[in-house]
Amino acid sequence: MSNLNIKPKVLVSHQWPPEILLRLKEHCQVKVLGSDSFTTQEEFLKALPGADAVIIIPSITIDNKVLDIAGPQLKVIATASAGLGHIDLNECRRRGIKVGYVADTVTKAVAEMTISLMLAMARRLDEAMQSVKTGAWGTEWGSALWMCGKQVSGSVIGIVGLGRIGLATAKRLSAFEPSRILYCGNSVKPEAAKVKADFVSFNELLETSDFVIATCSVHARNQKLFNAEAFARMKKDSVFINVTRGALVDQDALYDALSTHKIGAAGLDVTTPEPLPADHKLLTLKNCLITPHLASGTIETRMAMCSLAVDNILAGLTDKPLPCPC
Ligand SMILES: O=C(O)C(=O)CO
Repeated sequence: MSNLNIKPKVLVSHQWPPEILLRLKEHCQVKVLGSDSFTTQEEFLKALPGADAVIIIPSITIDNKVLDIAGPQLKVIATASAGLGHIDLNECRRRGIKVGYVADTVTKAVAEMTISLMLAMARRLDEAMQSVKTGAWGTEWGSALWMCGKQVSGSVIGIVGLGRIGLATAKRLSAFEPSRILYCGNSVKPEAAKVKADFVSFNELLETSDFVIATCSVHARNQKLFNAEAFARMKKDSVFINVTRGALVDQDALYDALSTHKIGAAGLDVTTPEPLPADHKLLTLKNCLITPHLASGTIETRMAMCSLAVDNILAGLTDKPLPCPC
């Protein structure tokens, strides 16, 4: 990177693998946040003025105000995510700031997490482990149906948004021999034929599916798509999985649906806010499992995401095309 005479300043919002940071440090002055705890938006904003490039994750919001705080020298933003709802892309474009993301790097890991949550809730893994820990295994196991769950084989699986992650999930779930895979979204997808998935309306998907899996991207028009009306349409023993963004769900309505058994269970990798307060009411429910936005959290995938984010920064700072532009 010989055309970088003065090392540009790069702000990294969270701790990054040291070996990947080393590559960045060869060419840039790097400030890394988050050594003590999860970086808040306020901490990020404090460190932001004067940065030429930033690397962020979805908990950091980039909007008009944030860009003003950064200053006019800001040239590149790299988000280590496939989702882009936290960045005002139009405003970045207007200001000539390049934005890179990590698109397909997350697909396989997120599909695996989706299926992990689905199976965990279908087979009540957390409740089952609690029964061992509390000794209920010894005192309650009297019925052949004790602690029984739902079978994926023979079930109807509904996928809301058959994009890269939805398709990868459907492909893997086909091996479980569901009776049908349904999907809904803006349009029929030719690639659905590969997984024999049928296009239906959102309402038909809710009413027919045993497993309702949200993998769609979240934008202004589908915030709280999963509200009281949606949960009321779902089957009483259905399992709801969300691996996209918490904003897709009305969490009060979800709490009501789960606590009054309007639906069977939920597995969420995303919530509003993130991190979710440890005393949140959803965490009191036996039929709700929440993981801390970990869907892309395999070593292989996180290394690939971090590496591609750094590639995007280095290319953007030297006026080369970003390897993965938005
Ligand atoms: O890549 C993203 O946007 C994710 O949220 C992965 O979990």
